[in-house]
Amino acid sequence: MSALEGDWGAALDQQENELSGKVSKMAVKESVTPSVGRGRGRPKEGQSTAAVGVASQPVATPTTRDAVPEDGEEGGEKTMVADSSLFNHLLRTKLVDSKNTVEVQRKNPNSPLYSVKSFEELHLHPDLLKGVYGMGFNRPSKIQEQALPILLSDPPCNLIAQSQSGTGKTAAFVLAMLSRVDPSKHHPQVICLSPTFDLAQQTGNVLTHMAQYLSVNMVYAVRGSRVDARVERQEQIVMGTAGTMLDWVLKKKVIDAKKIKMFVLDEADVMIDQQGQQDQTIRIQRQLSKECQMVLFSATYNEEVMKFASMVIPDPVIMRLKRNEESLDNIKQVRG
Ligand SMILES: Nc1ncnc2c1ncn2[C@@H]1O[C@H](COP(=O)(O)OP(=O)(O)OP(=O)(O)O)[C@@H](O)[C@H]1O
Repeated sequence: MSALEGDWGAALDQQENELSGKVSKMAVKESVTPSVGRGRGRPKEGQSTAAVGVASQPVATPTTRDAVPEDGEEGGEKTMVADSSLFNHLLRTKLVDSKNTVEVQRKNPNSPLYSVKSFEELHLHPDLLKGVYGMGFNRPSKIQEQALPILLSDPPCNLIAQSQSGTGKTAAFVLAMLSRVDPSKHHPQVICLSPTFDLAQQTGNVLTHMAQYLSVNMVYAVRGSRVDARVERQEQIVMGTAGTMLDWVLKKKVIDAKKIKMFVLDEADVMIDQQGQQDQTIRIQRQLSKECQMVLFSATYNEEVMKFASMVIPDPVIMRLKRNEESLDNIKQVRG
């Protein structure tokens, strides 16, 4: 495993080659049914999308139209970007083993930038810890080591985190989302945005798994989900795509944005490629209270991602899992 100890890129290539052999027959377009990868797969037609062990109440059940991309997602290359991201999820069923370090930019000198070597150190709710161990996670990954103390900090701290696909970002923010919610309050407290329904569902599957011992409910806000306007949702976590989420917040008014404690943007690099989603995300973000914790995750880094991130995440700690010297130069540029 020498490649895994040195160059992260080589480690990924090696792992991808090994995994792609196993799934070589899986076409990208058909891979929207997550029979491999995170979580436990896509619900069958008509089955509630409520997380088993997570939602005990009826939830908005998306119709078959949910397979249709969110506003502006349709067509050509843009959809390919989301598909390719989904394919990456499905391909990398295991954590990428990397010994690379995490570079943290301290924007907030008061933030508790320490790291944790075990999940116990995070003082999680015992049932959440049970869920984490139940997934076979014995100790935090590199990005989780550094990101979790920030994600769970009190007072909350905003975060922009970038690390390659398969390094444990999703598990990190799902764990944080589940820690932030108060199960005794029956209204949305966390919003999590993904670029497409399929990607939202991948994250939903992780949440379902991790929350199996908790009484936390989740609902998907994706195209086709039916809700009664002006009847506030009871689920603590709303997971979905920007267009529908904006509709639920501004038009249908089923989410009170001022009660949202945590706002998560996943796959920001894919999101910015989906027409309209940047604007929709910014419009949702503007409705949130100043106390709301805002976090953004991206598998890749470039100027466009940073520009978007700086628009939606005020005063963040910026964290990047170093891949090679080139990425360090980029960090210097951002700092400059
Ligand atoms: N601490 C951990 N210990 C063991 N496995 C883990 C841990 N954290 C995550 N994993 C597993 O590693 C794989 C990748 O994790 P995850 O999906 O969170 O990565 P990611 O960085 O979000 O990837 P992507 O950018 O593709 O979403 C998953 O199969 C997940 O179950």
